[in-house]
Amino acid sequence: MSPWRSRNASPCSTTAAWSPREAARRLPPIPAPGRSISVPEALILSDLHVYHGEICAVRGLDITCAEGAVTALLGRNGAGKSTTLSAIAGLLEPRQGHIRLFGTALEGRKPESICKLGIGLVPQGRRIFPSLTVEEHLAIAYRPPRHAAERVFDIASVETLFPRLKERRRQLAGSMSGGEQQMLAIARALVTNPRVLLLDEPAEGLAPQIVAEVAQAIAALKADGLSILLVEHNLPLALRLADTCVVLSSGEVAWRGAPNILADDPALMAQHLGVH
Ligand SMILES: Nc1ncnc2c1ncn2[C@@H]1O[C@H](COP(=O)(O)OP(=O)(O)OP(=O)(O)O)[C@@H](O)[C@H]1O
Repeated sequence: MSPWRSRNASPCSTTAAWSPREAARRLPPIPAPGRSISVPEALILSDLHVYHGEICAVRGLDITCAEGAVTALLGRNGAGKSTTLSAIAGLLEPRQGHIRLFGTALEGRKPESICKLGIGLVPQGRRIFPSLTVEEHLAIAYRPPRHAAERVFDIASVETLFPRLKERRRQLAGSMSGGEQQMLAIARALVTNPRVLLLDEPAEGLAPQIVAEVAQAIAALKADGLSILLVEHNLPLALRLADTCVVLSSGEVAWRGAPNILADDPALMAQHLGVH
């Protein structure tokens, strides 16, 4: 049995059709005040400022992602979500602020070094290589875990997570469907054996059945204890998967808290997420 399945992996049902309120109703209750459980921090962004040229896309972000939790980064188009993920992965250099992965500073490092330290990015738009097969993508990306005690994602385990990839092992990625390409993009990030997985809109442009398959895989990864920072416009899906939500507006944190509290605040959802 694959190590990532060794702990309480539980499938999640289709969420695409749920309203935010329905999604929140199905979430487990949050702990009562004074009974919150302290969880170690996997990723900390502090006072993060990121620019595109002279455009300030992210200003003064303070975000903490707990270990083993799903943190959902939400906000309207242009709020700064993808910019934040790019900065964590080293694709953009922050102009100011700090990024710590289990205490190790990431800012100023190259993407390869950040990947080696344990950040796995599934970029928006998947960015697979059309002329490479599934197995070539996975073989090139594979990195063994840093410590013997860590969970192991290898080609066999990601094929268990996404059986379609096993069936299409020798298929050119460019000839696969959008959903299969998304599964490949997630699998490619997983075989780098990340300590924190960054998912940028994994449900974008996918049919409801494929969204359900991707959601089930993310839920299984979460159940196995992987730390995940999720950017997702499919709000019912994000609220179903998230332990904590951070809402961005114009590059700043506008709100943070539990998904069921966000779902129960129509004014907040209308103001920052355009949900009416
Ligand atoms: N390559 C770029 N050059 C200049 N400005 C950019 C670039 N990429 C993003 N921006 C700007 O940075 C801001 C944040 O963009 P970003 O893509 O991070 O937002 P987002 O929240 O991920 O949006 P979406 O939900 O549409 O993906 C926007 O104002 C955007 O126009």
